[in-house]
Amino acid sequence: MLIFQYFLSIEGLENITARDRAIVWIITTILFIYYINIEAKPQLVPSILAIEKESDRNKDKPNISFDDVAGLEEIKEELQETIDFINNSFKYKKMGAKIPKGILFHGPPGTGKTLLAKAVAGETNSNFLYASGSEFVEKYVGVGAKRVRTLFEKAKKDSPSIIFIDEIDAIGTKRNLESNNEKDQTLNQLLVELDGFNTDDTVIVIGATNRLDLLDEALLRPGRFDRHIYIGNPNTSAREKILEVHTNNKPLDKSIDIKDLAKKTTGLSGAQLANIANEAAIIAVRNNKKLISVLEFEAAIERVIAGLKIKNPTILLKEKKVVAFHEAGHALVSKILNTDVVQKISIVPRGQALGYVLKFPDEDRYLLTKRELEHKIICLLAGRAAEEIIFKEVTTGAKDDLNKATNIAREMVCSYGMSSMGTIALDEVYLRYNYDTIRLEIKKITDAAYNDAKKIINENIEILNHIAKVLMENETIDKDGLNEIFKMYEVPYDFAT
Ligand SMILES: Nc1ncnc2c1ncn2[C@@H]1O[C@H](COP(=O)(O)OP(=O)(O)OP(=O)(O)O)[C@@H](O)[C@H]1O
Ligand SMILES: [Zn+2]
Repeated sequence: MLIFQYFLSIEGLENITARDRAIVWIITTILFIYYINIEAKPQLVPSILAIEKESDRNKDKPNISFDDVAGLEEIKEELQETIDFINNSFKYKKMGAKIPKGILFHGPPGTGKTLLAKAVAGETNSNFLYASGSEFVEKYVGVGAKRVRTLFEKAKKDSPSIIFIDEIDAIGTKRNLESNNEKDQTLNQLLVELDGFNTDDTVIVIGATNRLDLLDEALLRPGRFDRHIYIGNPNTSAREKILEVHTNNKPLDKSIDIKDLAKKTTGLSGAQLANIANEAAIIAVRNNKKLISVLEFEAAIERVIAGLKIKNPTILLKEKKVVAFHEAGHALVSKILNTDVVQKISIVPRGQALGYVLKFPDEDRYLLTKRELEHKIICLLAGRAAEEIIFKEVTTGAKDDLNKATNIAREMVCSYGMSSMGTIALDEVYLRYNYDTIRLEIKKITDAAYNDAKKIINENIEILNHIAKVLMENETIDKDGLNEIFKMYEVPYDFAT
């Protein structure tokens, strides 16, 4: 805008000398560079704080209560104390008790950490200030620190406030792991702010991370983020409650049994369940249905887990055959080892997968035995094993399986003390300098599993052929269809024990 007006005024100048013209151009250039610089300057406050009007203030108060958070009963109970601190802070101050400042929510993604923090703000009528750790990571030294300061100033001004810092690991990782001046300054500023609260300010900081193990110990010390609350994936009854919350505004057909849906979604997070309920509604609209039935829910579960169906995939017949045998290998071995319940096998490409076996554990499990972990690895490698047995060559299709299998084996060696390295958890330093030894241990486990997978497939090669043939014809087989196939053969179940 500024530049535009300036050019207009030049046009009005007549009879100017060459020297005048040069001066005008120099000034224009200087102003232009100045303008560009203003635009490029890093913002000093997180985006959320940059635009703030007095009338916007109430918008920061979330209209979410504990009723919107389903299934986390013990955690809600634990947070009652914090809520009381905020709602009746005078009581605690009179007793000389310090209000705790920092709470850390940790656990896998999509389990309701943000939702819960908002609900704490809702229950206490506090201002909710959201910031993501990655917003503080800047290449300009000092910018992140300044943002932290601004965030806390605003929180104190508008107290009572809840500051929620998502992905706090983006600024709070251990300082010795990698040296980064800007990040260290930002973290230091956060520590300063946490230490520097005035007791008159009712400000609670809630941090969230998927990786508690990466956080700098200074951040976890008493007086800082000293309360750690683990929020894990919901168990069956929690999933039932979450599904209830997310379906109570939707017209459901009588065919739907929420309990049953909860059983079919073992291992999924709250966010995935919310997503499934929404997808089911969308699919129902597309199918011109008045009510959402169990069919839409099943399609939604598949879509959320396996990704979008690819329309008109161009797969060669030979590839289709490889995928059919690969998936048949997974399904056959899973069924024989009785690991998880196979819900469906499909060779209809979805997301990045050419085919998949949809399985859910039969029940919520917290502990797994060494044998069960080995069985999981055998099932994961069974796709590749089937390819090798049938086609005498292997494809790139097992990449994801190999990754998962190796991860489980690595955990067995490094974290669970389930290898010949002994009953020991191996720390980062050991891993860094002795990875070759560890790799050999991992390989022992995966090699043995691969051999077992091949053995099971060779012993049941007729069933493998049968499953692959049906897949080639129909593209999918569901749980009952698979049971039908198995009934036709004498299956040596003793392998599982
Ligand atoms: N316990 C729950 N009750 C009801 N809804 C839930 C629950 N857990 C998750 N959800 C749904 O999932 C959505 C995403 O959850 P949220 O963003 O709180 O997860 P998160 O743990 O913060 O995830 P991330 O670690 O990925 O940031 C919520 O908005 C909500 O719709
Ligand atoms: Zn596979």
